[in-house]
Amino acid sequence: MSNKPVGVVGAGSFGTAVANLLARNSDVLLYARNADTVNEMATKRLSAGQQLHERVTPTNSLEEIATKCNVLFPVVPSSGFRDLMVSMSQYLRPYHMMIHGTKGLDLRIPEEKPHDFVLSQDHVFTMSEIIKQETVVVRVGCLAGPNLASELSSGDPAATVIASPFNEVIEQGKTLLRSENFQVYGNADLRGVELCGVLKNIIAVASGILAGLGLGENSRGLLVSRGLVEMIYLGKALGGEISSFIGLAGIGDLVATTSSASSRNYTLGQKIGKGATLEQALGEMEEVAEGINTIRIIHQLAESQGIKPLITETLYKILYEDMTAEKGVNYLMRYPSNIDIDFI
Ligand SMILES: NC(=O)C1=CN([C@@H]2O[C@H](COP(=O)(O)OP(=O)(O)OC[C@H]3O[C@@H](n4cnc5c(N)ncnc54)[C@H](OP(=O)(O)O)[C@@H]3O)[C@@H](O)[C@H]2O)C=CC1
Ligand SMILES: O=C(CO)COP(=O)(O)O
Repeated sequence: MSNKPVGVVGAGSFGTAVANLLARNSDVLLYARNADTVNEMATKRLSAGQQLHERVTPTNSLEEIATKCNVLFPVVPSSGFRDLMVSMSQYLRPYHMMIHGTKGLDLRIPEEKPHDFVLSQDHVFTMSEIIKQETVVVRVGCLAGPNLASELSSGDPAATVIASPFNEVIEQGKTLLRSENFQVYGNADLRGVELCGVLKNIIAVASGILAGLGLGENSRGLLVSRGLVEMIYLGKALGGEISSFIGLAGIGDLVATTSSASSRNYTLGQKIGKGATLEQALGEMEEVAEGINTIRIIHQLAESQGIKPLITETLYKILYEDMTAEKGVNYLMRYPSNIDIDFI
């Protein structure tokens, strides 16, 4: 392995946690777009409330991070991912390797639609696809799994999945991230693993709503199992493999995120369950809850494709229409479902 530093692009909660994990093995450059933020990170040695490892150097220059690092970990919310890749593309070369940590989707609707336009999965992109569309980088991958940033920063035992069709990306990711308290598993199903991280956020919002309504563990068990089935249906329809959903990035992350107040998606759901509107709940959040955007995208896709992801559609009605959280639960409980496992 070269002695080059590793780059993390995005210094929010997760970007900072990833930078600190990488710093156990390498020097790390951590990019934030705001120059004042970078100065403060350099002087106070704090980022997103986390102490920075001594081997992490903050930078405000995309050129510097792309020139000095061969391996880059972009970790910004999906809403800013494409713009970031566009800005960075001038500094990227085919020798770069990118492993992103973003759990969101990008919806692209053509500005000029043909009269018979139908929204389909061809208009919904994962972050690895954005990297390939906007840059010359070929060797792409993602990291996903039960990786709540607050727990990673405490150094608690945890693990992640590096997914890529390129074995060298998986091996590089393992070498860079593996440490005494952090396991790294490989998976060749990049799309499936990306979709695991994206879709579990929907179920985490629902789990928070149940908690906000004061409901207990039986209801959460029901939600997690039906939620996994819905993730698998959507994931398969969007091109992922079923097996990824029953692994660490699927069920592992689903369990962590649906049961933790450290999850922003769960926290947002909890506020809704307690009676807040979506606008009020978002107003109280300082960090991104990707599930909200994902619910909107899956709703649009489901409508145009004539599919019915029951939990997602009910959440859409609660968040964007006038259904109350109580009515949403009653609706789901009255729905005539009866087959437990029908996806294998
Ligand atoms: N937090 C977690 O536990 C985990 C998060 N993730 C995923 O990681 C992604 C990022 O989440 P997280 O770090 O928690 O988010 P935060 O809300 O904590 O922070 C987002 C960060 O991204 C920066 N940012 C936004 N847009 C851009 C851009 N265009 N260029 C450069 N920087 C940008 C923001 O900078 P600024 O301050 O300038 O706005 C901010 O520092 C999400 O997709 C999330 O799902 C995955 C696993 C765990
Ligand atoms: O994906 C996560 C943990 O694996 C973080 O979830 P939240 O974005 O809901 O905080």
